[in-house]
Amino acid sequence: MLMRVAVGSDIAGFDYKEVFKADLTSHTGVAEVIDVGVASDQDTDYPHVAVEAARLVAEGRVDRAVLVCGTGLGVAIAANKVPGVRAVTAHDSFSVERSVLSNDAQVLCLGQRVVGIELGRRLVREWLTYSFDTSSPSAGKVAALSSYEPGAGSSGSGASGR
Ligand SMILES: O=C[C@H](O)[C@H](O)COP(=O)(O)O
Repeated sequence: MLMRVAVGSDIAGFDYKEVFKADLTSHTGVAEVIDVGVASDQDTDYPHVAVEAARLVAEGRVDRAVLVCGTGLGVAIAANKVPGVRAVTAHDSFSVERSVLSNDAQVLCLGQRVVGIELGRRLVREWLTYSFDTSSPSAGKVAALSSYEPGAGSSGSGASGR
């Protein structure tokens, strides 16, 4: 399935965001890339950009988002404020893989001040190859996670594993 991907950053992540956007735009598995900013002359703080991208994910406008700030931490914290969104910061291959296969995370966050650009590009490339298996043993755990969302009508599944 072709993916629709949002990209966003603050000014500290702008350079990487532009590189990831170019890579995603030319990727055969990606149908559409939506850039929520910032522009090169725009100094919007990371929470606003991250929430805008996360809302696109929550609304089903895109399948996934890549967010960049200095560390990849602030954008993840902000994106996770949006109900239904699971955002992670991951700077290694295994964590990127598990963020999708274990956590069904739709948002990958990277820090421009943390990793080199070639590692970042590789991680984004790898991330695109994974899809969550709803029949895997991880599915119940992700469902339990979702049961703690505000308005999910539960204070947790309280089921197995506790
Ligand atoms: O998590 C926050 C980001 O790294 C951001 O780009 C920089 O934030 P700061 O200027 O507050 O350190």
